Amino acid sequence: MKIHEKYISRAIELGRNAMGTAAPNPMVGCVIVCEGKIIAEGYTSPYGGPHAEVNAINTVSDPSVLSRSTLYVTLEPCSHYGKTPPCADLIRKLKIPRVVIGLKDPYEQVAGRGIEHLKEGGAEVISGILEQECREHHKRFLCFHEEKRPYIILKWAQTLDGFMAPDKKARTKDPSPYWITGKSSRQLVHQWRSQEQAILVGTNTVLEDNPRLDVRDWHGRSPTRIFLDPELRIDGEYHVLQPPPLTFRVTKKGISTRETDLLKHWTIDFDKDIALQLCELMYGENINSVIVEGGARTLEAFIQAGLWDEARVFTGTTRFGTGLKAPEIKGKIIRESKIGTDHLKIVRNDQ
Ligand SMILES: NC(=O)C1=CN([C@@H]2O[C@H](COP(=O)(O)OP(=O)(O)OC[C@H]3O[C@@H](n4cnc5c(N)ncnc54)[C@H](OP(=O)(O)O)[C@@H]3O)[C@@H](O)[C@H]2O)C=CC1
Ligand SMILES: Nc1c(N[C@@H]2O[C@H](COP(=O)(O)O)[C@@H](O)[C@H]2O)[nH]c(=O)[nH]c1=O
Ligand SMILES: [Zn+2]
Repeated sequence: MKIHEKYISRAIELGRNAMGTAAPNPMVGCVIVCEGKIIAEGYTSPYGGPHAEVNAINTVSDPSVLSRSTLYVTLEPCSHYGKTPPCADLIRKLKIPRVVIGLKDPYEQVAGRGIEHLKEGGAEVISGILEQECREHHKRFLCFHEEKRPYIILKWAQTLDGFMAPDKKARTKDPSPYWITGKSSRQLVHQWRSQEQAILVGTNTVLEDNPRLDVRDWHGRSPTRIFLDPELRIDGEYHVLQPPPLTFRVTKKGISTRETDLLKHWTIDFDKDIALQLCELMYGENINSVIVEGGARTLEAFIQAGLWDEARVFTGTTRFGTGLKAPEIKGKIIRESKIGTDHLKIVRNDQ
């Protein structure tokens, strides 16, 4: 592997440590190399904290070596004052002579200005190293700024004969929660939840499953909850109404509910494309990614609108015979694997 690629690859690896904590900031990774040796590494701190470049630079005990070093970073150094000062200023001030970048930042406030600023300071700037890998790594951030909507992951579990839930009548006889998938899949789902900023479910899912939507079988932060409730049918003791975390209840227009610091209210027109309206609302809240966990009608709304990026579909080992049909999804299969006894297929939207 070429030398620049080797270090950008390491920077991507480091950036992964910021998954689920940096958002809505990008999970950037950074490596500083002097005379063929890595002398510093860093990644983005939890939201609001220092960026990857600053964290890497701060670990260097003798800053004079920086004027003989190359800084590798997955995303163009920032040039704007956000919650922290511009990284490009710091790199320039420290006279780091060479900066190698995976990907240009599409964010309007940066978009090439970071690179320009470094060049004006006399640095050699090389960009576009492992660009595809960096695009994949920064997919949530890129989707948010390029498409002006969150990165959307659809997730469901289905039986061998393609059902998501048993027949309603069967459930009235036995209303206890049913599980199609096993423990390992559940743990993986909780890991996924910890990686996304929000989780969204439909009304019937809340009414029938009373889901917790948290990360109790993993660690990290539980995502912001969003649930559909056009007619205000969800009340009382449902888990989604118990704080924390921050939760958005989505009702139809004309219905108002009491808001608290952790329970907010969105209204949409349920006769129009709900997926598009939800995307606009999530964008307005700076939500860079969402995992949609059903039910079928809610998933279908996103599929029909073409508003999805990945579908993660588990198939268990049982059959229901009848019940609620799981959605059909078309796209490029990017992963197939066994999770315990379940089969997992991940499909990317290639439209
Ligand atoms: N196996 C799995 O992975 C999962 C299974 N499930 C199961 O799925 C079942 C629930 O799924 P499903 O019945 O499809 O319901 P959903 O959970 O998707 O909720 C759909 C509800 O949202 C409201 N709604 C109104 N307009 C729209 C619209 N345009 N698009 C989407 N929703 C709209 C409706 O509420 P209203 O009726 O008030 O108008 C509708 O009933 C449950 O049995 C649950 O156990 C759920 C999640 C995952
Ligand atoms: N039944 C079923 C799933 N159901 C999904 O998980 C939700 C329950 O979440 P929680 O209460 O946090 O455990 C439920 O509402 C639905 O969205 N998921 C799966 O991976 N496999 C399964 O077999
Ligand atoms: Zn920065």
